[in-house]
Amino acid sequence: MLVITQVRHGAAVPRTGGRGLRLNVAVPFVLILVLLAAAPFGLSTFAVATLTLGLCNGLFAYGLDLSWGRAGLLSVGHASFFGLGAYAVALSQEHGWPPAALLALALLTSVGIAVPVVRIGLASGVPDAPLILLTIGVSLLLQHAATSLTDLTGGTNGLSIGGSDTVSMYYLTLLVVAATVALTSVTVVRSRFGARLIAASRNPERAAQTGIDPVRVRTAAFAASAAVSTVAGALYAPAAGLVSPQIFGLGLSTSVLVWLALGGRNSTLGPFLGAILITAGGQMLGSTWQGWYVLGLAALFVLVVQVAPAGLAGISQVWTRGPALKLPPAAAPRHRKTDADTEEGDTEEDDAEETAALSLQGIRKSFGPVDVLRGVDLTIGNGRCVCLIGPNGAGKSTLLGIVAGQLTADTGEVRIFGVAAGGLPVHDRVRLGVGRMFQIPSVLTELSPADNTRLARLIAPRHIELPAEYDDLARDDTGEAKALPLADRRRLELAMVLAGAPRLMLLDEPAAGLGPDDARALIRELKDVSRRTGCTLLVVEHDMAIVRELADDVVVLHDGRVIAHGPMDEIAADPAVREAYLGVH
Ligand SMILES: Nc1ncnc2c1ncn2[C@@H]1O[C@H](COP(=O)(O)OP(=O)(O)OP(=O)(O)O)[C@@H](O)[C@H]1O
Repeated sequence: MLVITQVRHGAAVPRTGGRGLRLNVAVPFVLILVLLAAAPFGLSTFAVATLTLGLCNGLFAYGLDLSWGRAGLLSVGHASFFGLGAYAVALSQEHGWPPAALLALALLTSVGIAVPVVRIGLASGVPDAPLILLTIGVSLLLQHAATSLTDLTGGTNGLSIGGSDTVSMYYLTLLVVAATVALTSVTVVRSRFGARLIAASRNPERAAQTGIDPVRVRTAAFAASAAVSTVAGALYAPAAGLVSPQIFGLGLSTSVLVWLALGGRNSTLGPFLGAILITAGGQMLGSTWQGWYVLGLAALFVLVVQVAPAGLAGISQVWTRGPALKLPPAAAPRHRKTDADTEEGDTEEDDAEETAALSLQGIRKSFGPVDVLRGVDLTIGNGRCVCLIGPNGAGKSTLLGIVAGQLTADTGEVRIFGVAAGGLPVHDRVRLGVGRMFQIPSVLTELSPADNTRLARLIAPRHIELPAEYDDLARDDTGEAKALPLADRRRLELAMVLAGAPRLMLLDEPAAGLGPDDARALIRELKDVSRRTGCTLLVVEHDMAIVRELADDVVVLHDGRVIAHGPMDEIAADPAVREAYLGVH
């Protein structure tokens, strides 16, 4: 049975873990930090200087991981941000300008470049190619500027920087900064934001359908990634002693990708491990064994990518079973409805009862020369269960996409619970109460079923107790959702939608691909949901047996318009429907 619970002050909302860092993260973090801090007291000056470079590179790789690993955004020009930080320090020393002001300017410039670049990439839907090209383009531009502004930057010769007198002192300062940046980022990625980021990067479609704005979340991660890379560059400059236009080059941008892939993405340790190992290897073996060293590195890279795609830090995953990706345990739900809101909430729902769940007027949509929808008018009463039928290509999925916000109508008005929703993005319509199931179930395949349901609950406006039939999925933390059979993946998608407390559910052939028993069970569940919660259902369906079982009303779409709307028996007897849809005169 589905129970909607308004969360009250002090009510027991299932927690998903303690806030902040847990012991299993904090203890190794402190141990590694202590070991690194002790390094200057036991290692030679050369080794400490090497470690210093390794740490700078590690922080750079960590910055890239926020973009490539965490946000799923591949950048092949991250040296732009690193170089801006390095030049800020070099310029401040060369011209006697205040270093803090220059670093702040470099950070602002990095974020100012990163935000439009990632926005353009994300606007294309498939961001990888535009993002790769744009980030390379920015690197080349900055390299050109650093080369040609000779008076300012020293041109191709670059600028020398006097390092700290004591290598150990600089190393320790760097360690504190690197630890602070890493700790802050770790806290952020283990928070609710981290959970949103996982959803936005792994399945933007489902993320939006859960109420997350995937573009905003991924933009924030990319901007943070650029800022961390800039800080890394600023720390690198005094350790390297020279900053030249080469720093913006593709060589460094691709090296950092290799450090990260080798060390392990989506990890705190991985980027540092990869960068320190390769930097130390390069310093110790690079000059004497140059060719062999590069060959060995390439072989190691291929081996790691083949055997342990999660990199050295994730090598244990080769032997352990279970999902490779986990939702941050510290992320806890923050339901918007509380005691204080109850009256307001009740009023909202009372109002909703009087308003149509969905009202469409004059909806038109064309794809190129093809007019798919030619003026759809449709009103669906609150709490009704409506099946949308029509011949193949009639535009049923297109209409569902327009209601959900995935597609924009060329003209016409969409009202959801009385709110003009035509200009709202998907995640804002979810906040109005829209939930959507797709023809091919859309879940986060790399997460466990339990984490999928947790994610939906994290974002939901109130706590929903799922029916007992979903207990198996809500507790299944053992494997990835992609291993589930189709029927269970569909149930999981339904559980996620239900956990979001929908008031209008849009379903596109929910029983497609299911066996008769699974299909019957799903339809029964949908009917139950609609009856118990008063949720309105709009279901695209071809199977007339399902339509008969499910529908209070049937809407027939033909030739881009609604030609009939009413109970199934009336529809079946309608001559226009029989001619258009059933082909019977
Ligand atoms: N993104 C798109 N670009 C171009 N044409 C499209 C696009 N989406 C849909 N169409 C076209 O619009 C028409 C309606 O498609 P739609 O999927 O909405 O129909 P449908 O009624 O759901 O069909 P079916 O029952 O076969 O799923 C089809 O001719 C389809 O080829």
